[in-house]
Amino acid sequence: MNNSGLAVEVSKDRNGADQILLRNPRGASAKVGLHGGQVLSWRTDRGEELLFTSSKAIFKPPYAVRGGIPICFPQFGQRGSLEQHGFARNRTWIIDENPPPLHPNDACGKAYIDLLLKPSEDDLKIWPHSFEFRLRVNLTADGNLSLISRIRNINCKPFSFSIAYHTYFSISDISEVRVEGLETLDYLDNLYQRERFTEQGDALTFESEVDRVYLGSRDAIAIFDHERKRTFFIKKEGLPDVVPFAFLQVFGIHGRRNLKPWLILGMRNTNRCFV
Ligand SMILES: O=P(O)(O)OC[C@H]1O[C@H](O)[C@H](O)[C@@H](O)[C@@H]1O
Repeated sequence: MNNSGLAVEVSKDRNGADQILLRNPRGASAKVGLHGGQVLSWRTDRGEELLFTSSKAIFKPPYAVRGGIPICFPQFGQRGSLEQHGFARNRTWIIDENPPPLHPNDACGKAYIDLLLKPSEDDLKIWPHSFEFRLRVNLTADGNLSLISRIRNINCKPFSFSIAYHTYFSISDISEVRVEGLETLDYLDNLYQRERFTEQGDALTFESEVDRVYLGSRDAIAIFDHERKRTFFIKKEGLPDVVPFAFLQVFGIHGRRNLKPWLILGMRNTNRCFV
């Protein structure tokens, strides 16, 4: 623990892999696993878990963990030659002891950890681009969570990639949830062969399964959970040369409460990476 009361602890998970616990002075916490470079838990200072993890989740390679915040890279979904959502969520990351500096404000007053993923020989066979993916996970004194991704091309050949934080938010009951910030946007509907539709002007509420990719998403989206009286604000910034998407997937309808109480709302960027 340092002078500001921020703590970073490294321990082993049940499979012997390192996991990192970030804690702030008020008692909020975030847990990050090296399998997938994945945030596995994010708790308020009252100990309430904000992220959903499936009870059937498998926490070791080659499986992706269903829950928390998987990292989709270098591909989102099935738009490319790789497995669904790319390989980063299935790989073992390392702790980056000496990352290139970020803006000083990106560390100030925060408990944070830097992770690093480099391609293996096998990865280079399926995606022949030499990269370094650095992920900083920050927990602020207010209990906010921020993720900063930096992808470095260490070869001379430009490449394109997609990146997404596939965030599983924990919610009470989907019929009590409203999403604002996607109104009037066009979306591709995965339940209708990716046909393109336009969202109406109202905030989104849910009566059936939803699986969509919204185009040209704004920088801020909010999820209101009326039953829990909780609001998630999701913001994105940075990444020039970007085609932003938001994707939304909801299950758990059919009249049964808490059938699968989660909602995925992620932000995706498509980018090109030059040396
Ligand atoms: O099952 P996974 O590979 O983890 O993908 C989980 C989900 O990811 C995105 O949200 C897609 O839009 C969904 O169609 C997919 O079901």
